[in-house]
Amino acid sequence: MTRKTKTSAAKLPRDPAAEAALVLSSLLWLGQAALIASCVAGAIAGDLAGLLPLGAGLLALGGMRAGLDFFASGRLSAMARRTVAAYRTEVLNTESRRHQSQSPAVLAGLLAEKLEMLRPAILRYGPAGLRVRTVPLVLLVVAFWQSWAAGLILLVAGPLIPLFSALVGMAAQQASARQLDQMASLGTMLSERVSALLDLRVLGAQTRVLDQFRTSADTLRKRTMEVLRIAFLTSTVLELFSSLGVAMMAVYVGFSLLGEIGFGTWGAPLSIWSGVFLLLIAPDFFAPLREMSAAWHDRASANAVLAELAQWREAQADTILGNADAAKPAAAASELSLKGVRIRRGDQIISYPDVTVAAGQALAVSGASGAGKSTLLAAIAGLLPVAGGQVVVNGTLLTDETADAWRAGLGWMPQSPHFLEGSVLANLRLGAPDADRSAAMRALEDAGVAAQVVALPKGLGTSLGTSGAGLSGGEARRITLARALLAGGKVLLVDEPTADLDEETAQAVRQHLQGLRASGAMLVIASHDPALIAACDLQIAPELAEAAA
Ligand SMILES: Nc1ncnc2c1ncn2[C@@H]1O[C@H](COP(=O)(O)OP(=O)(O)OP(=O)(O)O)[C@@H](O)[C@H]1O
Repeated sequence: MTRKTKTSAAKLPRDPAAEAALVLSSLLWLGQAALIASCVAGAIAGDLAGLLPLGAGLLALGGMRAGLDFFASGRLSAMARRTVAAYRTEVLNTESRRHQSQSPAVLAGLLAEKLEMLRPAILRYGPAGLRVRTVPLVLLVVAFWQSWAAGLILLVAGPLIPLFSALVGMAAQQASARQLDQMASLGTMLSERVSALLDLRVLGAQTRVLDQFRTSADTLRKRTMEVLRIAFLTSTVLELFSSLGVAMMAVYVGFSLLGEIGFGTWGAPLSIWSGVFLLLIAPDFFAPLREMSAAWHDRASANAVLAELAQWREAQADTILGNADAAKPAAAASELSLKGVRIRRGDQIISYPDVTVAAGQALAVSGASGAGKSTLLAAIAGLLPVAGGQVVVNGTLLTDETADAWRAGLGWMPQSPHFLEGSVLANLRLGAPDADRSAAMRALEDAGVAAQVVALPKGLGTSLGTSGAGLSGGEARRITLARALLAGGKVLLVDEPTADLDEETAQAVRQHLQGLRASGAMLVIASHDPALIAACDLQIAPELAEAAA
């Protein structure tokens, strides 16, 4: 996915209660620092009896801070989990309704890897934002109250940190976006090349493909290093500024207590209590600023992911009718009508003649390669929307409301076979979970592929890859015909059932389809086979492809 157009991305969710709890927890450190300073000052003055209540107070404040941190991190983790889960559900639900999904590698990267990048940003960026706007300010006022010189040290060292962060932040966001793009394209390249491995070997293209991989992996390495460089540079500079600030404070307090520095207070010399107190709060003045800068990188990555999600949402894709949910099959169709159907395919619109098929009839959809036969079958199954006209089943329009039930009663043999990882039997049972082995064998016989399945190493139990490994192209297609027959629907949509078959097997398949028709099934058959077309009751051909507006 590339970022060619600017799209409006969603914002990261915030939790004001958790953020307020974390700010309160940070501010409680002021109380703890005051108590520690009192302990030190008391111990130096020899007042050991006062240490006990101070220690108890210290523990109580520590307990409160731990409670607040626990409360906030629990809420933020739950919110991060909910957000990632909601985006995952949205992507999966939408993709399951798209006629053609995004590349599996891009989707896998988005779902498994990239959405997870939202989590650290939700956990850290929101809380760091509120903390950086409040805690340093309060600590600065308190430091000024104790000593204007101490306040001045913080005032000078502090703003350099956000200033520097803002400068690198812009570069960080662009670098993260470039890294994500490259991750996606390397993932797509890997999955495409692996699936075409044998073709690449035969074409002698291995070296070129390896070179492409090398270049692409090298680009990813460079882009990742770019992100890391910015992250390391930021944290080095931030550590430098905050260490300098704390060191300057230590020098000022040390020399003041030794009596070498006599300025910087509001009259009386700096007391031991004030000195210890200032030393304790100085690191916490810088802590939120450093946290903010670290979180800035999380936000940069998260923003890049949100921009990719926004682009994914805007991607144009044909939507399947219905909810792609499991539904009860509708009553057996007695009539299917096409009225003025026009279907958009890319930048052309294909038109079809009006026709009505009844139960017990077969409709042949013929025409040249690319004319639009498979397209019509997909539209009849509600897998593609029509750009004009109507598909009507038993007098009812095929719509989002009626499509799931209609599809549940269909037998479907697609042009390109797809299987799930699993045995031949498991794949046959997809549309008929209760079918036994003998019913499965009968369906294989009817599809003219029983002998070939029996000859496989484990027969029906042989494992099929997603593309039907172990079977020829024609055998794999006939297994999908057997799957459609086993599903037992009274309407069958079959795409080129006799393609790639020798005449004898083709004749057997034609006869079985005739038998189904005779038993009352409705058949819609896309085919180039003149004998099969002639044997159908009705014939249509896609009429006209015109350029879409
Ligand atoms: N996903 C798609 N996006 C855009 N155009 C497509 C898409 N799929 C197919 N087409 C185009 O739609 C037209 C009809 O394709 P279809 O697969 O329906 O033809 P067909 O008649 O079944 O061809 P064949 O006999 O070769 O199987 C073709 O021009 C094809 O290039």
